[in-house]
Amino acid sequence: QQDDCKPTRCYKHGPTIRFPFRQKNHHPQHCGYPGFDLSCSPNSATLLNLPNSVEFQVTNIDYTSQYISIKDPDRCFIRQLQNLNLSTTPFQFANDYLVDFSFFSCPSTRQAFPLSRFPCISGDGHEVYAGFGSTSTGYTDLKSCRKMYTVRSVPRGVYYYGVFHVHYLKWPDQVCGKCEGEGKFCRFVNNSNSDELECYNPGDWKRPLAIAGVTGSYLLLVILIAMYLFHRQKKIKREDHLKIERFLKDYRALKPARYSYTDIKKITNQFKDKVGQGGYGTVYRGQLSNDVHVAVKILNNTKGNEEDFINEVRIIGKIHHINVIRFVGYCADELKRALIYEFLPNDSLKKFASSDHNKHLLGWKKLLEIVLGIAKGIEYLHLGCDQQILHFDINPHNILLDENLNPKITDFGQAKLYSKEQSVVSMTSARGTIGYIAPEVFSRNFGNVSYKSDIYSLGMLLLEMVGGKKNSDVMSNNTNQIYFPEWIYIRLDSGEELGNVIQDEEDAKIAKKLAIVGLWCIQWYPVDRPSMHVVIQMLEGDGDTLIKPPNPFVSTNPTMVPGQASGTAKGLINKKLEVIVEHDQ
Ligand SMILES: Nc1ncnc2c1ncn2[C@@H]1O[C@H](COP(=O)(O)OP(=O)(O)OP(=O)(O)O)[C@@H](O)[C@H]1O
Repeated sequence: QQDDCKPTRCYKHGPTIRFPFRQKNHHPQHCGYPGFDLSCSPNSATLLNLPNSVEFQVTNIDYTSQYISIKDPDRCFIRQLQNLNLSTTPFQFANDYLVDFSFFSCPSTRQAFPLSRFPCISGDGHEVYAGFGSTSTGYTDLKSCRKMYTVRSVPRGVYYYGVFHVHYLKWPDQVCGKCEGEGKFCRFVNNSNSDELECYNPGDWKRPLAIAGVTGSYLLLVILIAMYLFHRQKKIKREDHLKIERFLKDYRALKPARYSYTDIKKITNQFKDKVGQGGYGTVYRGQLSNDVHVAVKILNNTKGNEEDFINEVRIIGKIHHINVIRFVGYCADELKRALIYEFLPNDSLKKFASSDHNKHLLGWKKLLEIVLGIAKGIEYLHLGCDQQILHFDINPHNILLDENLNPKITDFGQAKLYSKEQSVVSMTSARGTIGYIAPEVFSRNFGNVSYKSDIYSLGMLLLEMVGGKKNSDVMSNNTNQIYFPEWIYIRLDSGEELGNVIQDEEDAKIAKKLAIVGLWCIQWYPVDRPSMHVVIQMLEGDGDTLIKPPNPFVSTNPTMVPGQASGTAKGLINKKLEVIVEHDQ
């Protein structure tokens, strides 16, 4: 209800209209004291409406001093005086010197001097003059004039200052004088039309507005925050969705998929980044999406490669192990063939096998971890899949390292699948890399080909890591050069240190453990080699209880290898390789 009485103005700089005044047709009756009606003219002037249709323009309202400044809107103040009867209003002129004066209508031909002339109320053929008092007594010049009317108790200035002057009306002190004097506003008690007035703090009507304002702003803030949260949530959801989409795209890609050669060009950015060259092809770095980096091996278009291609896709395509490279896909567009793998940024183990400096950087502890990883990967291939997978080409080239130097077995071109029940497998041609091939793969005279052939290769890799020599060095023509696994055996036997990069006892212990395990793995006869499970146990144990294996380098029955002086490993490896055909067992 208080809002109904909110102060108003007729125009921006016009006087404020509030209790005891009210704006007619705007404020309800209770907002103003009786007789204090103001209205706004069509040209936005503030008008005081008094009885007898008297209207003054209000130029100012001084609520504290309780007076208003008035003037005639038509610039003829004097005209209003005829109908003005302030006794029926709450107002009276504020001027302390009030006078009565009378108006006279004189013929235009006559100058009623020294009376004041008021042209704004004069008419055709007559002039209006005014003189003090209620009669024409004393004014000799008014003989031919007619007295019109007398106004009483009007400010003397009306007479002297003509029609334009601003005059002041005041209202009785009891109407709000006390409140305004205290710096407060006033209103009817309970905002009703009762006669009783009360003072109130202007803040009181402002407070609800202020509260409304604060509540409004608060609400607006809450709405804005809610909108922000809603949009953020939507954005997060959209991002989540994109993330899932990206993941699914990558996931689809991680299930080995077939790619066209055009895809391959896109993935490798037109073969921009070559990362390696192998015997069967060139390797390029590529990217499937923002998250998946891949290595793309473009196979040489040479005869025999197709076997490796089929083998690789068939075998590695369906296995997953932390120590086996992840196969991403392949391309077989007519003669263009490619294999796509996860990208491994740390090159192959060869880098560390052949350099004391790199091995030093790696450290023996990490080396042990790597060897253990390879052993676990091989064990998985042998036992962890539907079929037994024999790799037949375990060597440092085929062990790649990821960003954390975790080893990953790669290159399944030589691998073969067998049923798990088969303890002995058939093989029609020698496979593998010279220096790492088990004797039985060359000749069944040394035993049957089986998973133990991979164990032999691992043993060779292990000894190479310990000895720091290239295994294939044994193929050099320098026959005086001692076969390096034998060199390791001799040093182990005599209790000498095993490498140049051993720094402390811990290193020495690991080197010794790796050497013993390696020598067990390269036992001449497969039956003497441990299974991968036992190899893992030996590598995980503390090494002190490990027993040195029998010397694998003593002469074996020379008749077993036709045309060869000795059946030792060195002799075998130095021999020209021949393919030995074996029948299925
Ligand atoms: N997945 C991979 N991530 C990163 N680099 C790789 C990857 N695969 C291969 N490379 C790089 O490419 C080189 C050649 O690899 P590739 O497998 O073709 O050759 P290799 O094993 O050395 O020889 P071969 O072809 O005779 O088996 C590797 O030495 C390595 O540096």
